[in-house]
Amino acid sequence: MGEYQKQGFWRSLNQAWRGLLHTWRTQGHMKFHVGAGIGVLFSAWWWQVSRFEWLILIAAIGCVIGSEVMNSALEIVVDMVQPDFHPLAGMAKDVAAGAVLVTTIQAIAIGLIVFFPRFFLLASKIF
Ligand SMILES: Nc1ncnc2c1ncn2[C@@H]1O[C@H](COP(=O)(O)OP(=O)(O)OP(=O)(O)O)[C@@H](O)[C@H]1O
Repeated sequence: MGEYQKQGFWRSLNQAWRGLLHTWRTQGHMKFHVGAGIGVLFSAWWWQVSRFEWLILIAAIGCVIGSEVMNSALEIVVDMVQPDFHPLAGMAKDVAAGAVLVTTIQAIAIGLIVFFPRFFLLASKIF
């Protein structure tokens, strides 16, 4: 592996990290998604979920955060090419927001399937 490739890799990683930080700073929803993701991971650790459940939960969290990052990228491009009001610009943002909604609903469904029976069992022991 040459020096050029090494530099290219670290530069690319740095640029991707810069993009993530920008999304974190500018998108209020990103903070919520990351917070919810950390909560889910903590719950998975606490309830000692199976290896398969870990995989599904991590995939769900990745889908939500990844779609939020893509949504943020699309908003930047739309604002760049169409800073003024335009129905298509608005629709493009709405469609991208729809993708985030789909992955969020999917994650909620997965979370319910994994945690609801455990939560129900815990609640029935307490009450
Ligand atoms: N240039 C535009 N022309 C028409 N409508 C727009 C335009 N920009 C934004 N909108 C409308 O306003 C909504 C919010 O856009 P904004 O750029 O504020 O994103 P946001 O509040 O960060 O959205 P999100 O909550 O999805 O992250 C869009 O979904 C769209 O309906």
